[in-house]
Amino acid sequence: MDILLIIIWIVIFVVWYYYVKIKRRYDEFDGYGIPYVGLFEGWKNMFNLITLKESFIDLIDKNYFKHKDQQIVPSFDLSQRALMLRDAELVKQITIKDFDFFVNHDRNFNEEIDKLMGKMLVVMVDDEWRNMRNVLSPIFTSSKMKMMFGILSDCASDFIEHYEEKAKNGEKVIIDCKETFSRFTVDGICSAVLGFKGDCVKNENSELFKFTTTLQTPTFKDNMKTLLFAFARKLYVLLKLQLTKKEVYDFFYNAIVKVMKEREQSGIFRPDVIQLLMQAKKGQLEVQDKEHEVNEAELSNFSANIEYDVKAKNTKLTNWTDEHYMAQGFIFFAAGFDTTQLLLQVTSLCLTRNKEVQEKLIEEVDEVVASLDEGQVTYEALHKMKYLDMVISEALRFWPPAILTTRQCERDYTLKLNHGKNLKLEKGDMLTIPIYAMHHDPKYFEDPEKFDPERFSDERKGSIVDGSYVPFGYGPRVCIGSRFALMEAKLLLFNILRKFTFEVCDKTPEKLEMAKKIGQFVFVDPVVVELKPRN
Ligand code: HEM
Repeated sequence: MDILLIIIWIVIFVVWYYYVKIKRRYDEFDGYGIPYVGLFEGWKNMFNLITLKESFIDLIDKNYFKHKDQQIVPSFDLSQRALMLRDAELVKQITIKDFDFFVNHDRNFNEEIDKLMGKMLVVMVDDEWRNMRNVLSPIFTSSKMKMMFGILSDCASDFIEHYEEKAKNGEKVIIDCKETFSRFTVDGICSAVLGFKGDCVKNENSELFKFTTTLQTPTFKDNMKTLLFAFARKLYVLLKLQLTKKEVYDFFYNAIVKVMKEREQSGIFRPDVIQLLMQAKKGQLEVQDKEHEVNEAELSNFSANIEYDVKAKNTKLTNWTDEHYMAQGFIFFAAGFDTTQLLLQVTSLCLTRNKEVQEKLIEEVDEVVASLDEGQVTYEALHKMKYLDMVISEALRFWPPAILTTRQCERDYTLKLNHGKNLKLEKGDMLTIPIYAMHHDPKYFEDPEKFDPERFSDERKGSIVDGSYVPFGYGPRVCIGSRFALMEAKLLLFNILRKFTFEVCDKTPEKLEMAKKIGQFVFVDPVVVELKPRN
């Protein structure tokens, strides 16, 4: 009984503490004419998320579309003051013009939260991030992408060979796009980043693939940890929790630290990211201005990003530990395979459901095939394919694999709002850029629920408002792997459409809808399509 009473009092105290704390925090917005989400609504949203009544996208969209006339709206967060941008001009201002005030995603995600993930580029802060980004960005320049093109071409050929074989045996080739494309992107990342053949496409019982699915499917315990981290960070740190599982830590230790040591001892060279990390370790991967130049063909691609000068003070790695290398391998792996498989899933369903788009794309593929001297498509030819680029750009608008990104305010900052008021942002305030919601805002994209690659045609792309289309983020902190992802996705689609068409089967869903699951980006109905051999 005594214990029950104590628990009740602790619960009452915690609820009261957060009530007062958050109410005070959000009351301040009243003076700026900004409607706030309301405490009751905030708690209700959190409850709906935990009890799987609403998906993460539902919650963001609700907040985004409720306040149509606002440029910025508060969002509910127990740990800090949080706001959501709903204006392309503000996105540009925060991510580019005043980047120095908003360098980081979230400085609270650090080594205390997780000793491995806390060292990833994506969570690094300030000068440590600048130095690391400066050292890593040459890995993703045009010259290095060309080096990896052959590796990814081989993975795409393996994929086609595997499914052609099935078709030859008279089997109907029905694919579950999530699993099929995850197998391909894991193979791509293993070959290009970690330097070994994953073989997940061909080996249906691959242990490696089973391992990677654990990264895609967090357990209940993982979700509870993530929620605690998201909403009550101090408690998370107090409990000394860690997000990385032991088997994941061990995998990256063996795949990176051990392999680097072996290569150093035996003098093996492979054209992959591990090799580039080894060069970085020795200070041989210094930034050369020319390396930042984007290949001309790539620049004509709509979603391609340029690298910004991040004003790093130090271009050599002096204090990297083994865990720093593991962490970069981990983020390239985790960010690389799941996002690109999602892009491929979305594109496949959109092509299946939009026959005229698929036919037009096949025409372009056939034209390129006819112009090739040898069998394989070249890096240049792939990047010159205009319609393929329009289709991929639209798929990234339609269903961006990263539904949001964040920036944290580092110094007091005054935001001038359209209605003449100045909103004071304080150090620690968290800003959300709701990528998915902006891509579906009719203010920026007419008839947003229509899959329409023509938005990105030469005639129309000029009317896209700068800052409203940000599938890879924006500014100096933009996705470092965007060129790799675009190249990988385009390469596979090219190879598929050369031999197959995407067709509707019994299980093909009408549309995409995000499932109500915490920490997972999965669709309610799996994307299942038929790959029908051409001819
Ligand atoms: C379709 C595929 C992908 C999408 C949509 C995507 C999207 C994003 C977005 C939205 C961000 C945040 C950018 C910002 O806040 O401005 C990001 C960051 C990042 N992405 Fe990607 N990404 C993709 C593929 C990849 C790949 C293939 C890699 C690595 C091989 C990668 C590595 C990273 C890293 C390391 C960061 C952190 C960059 C930094 O903080 O400096 N991503 N990505």
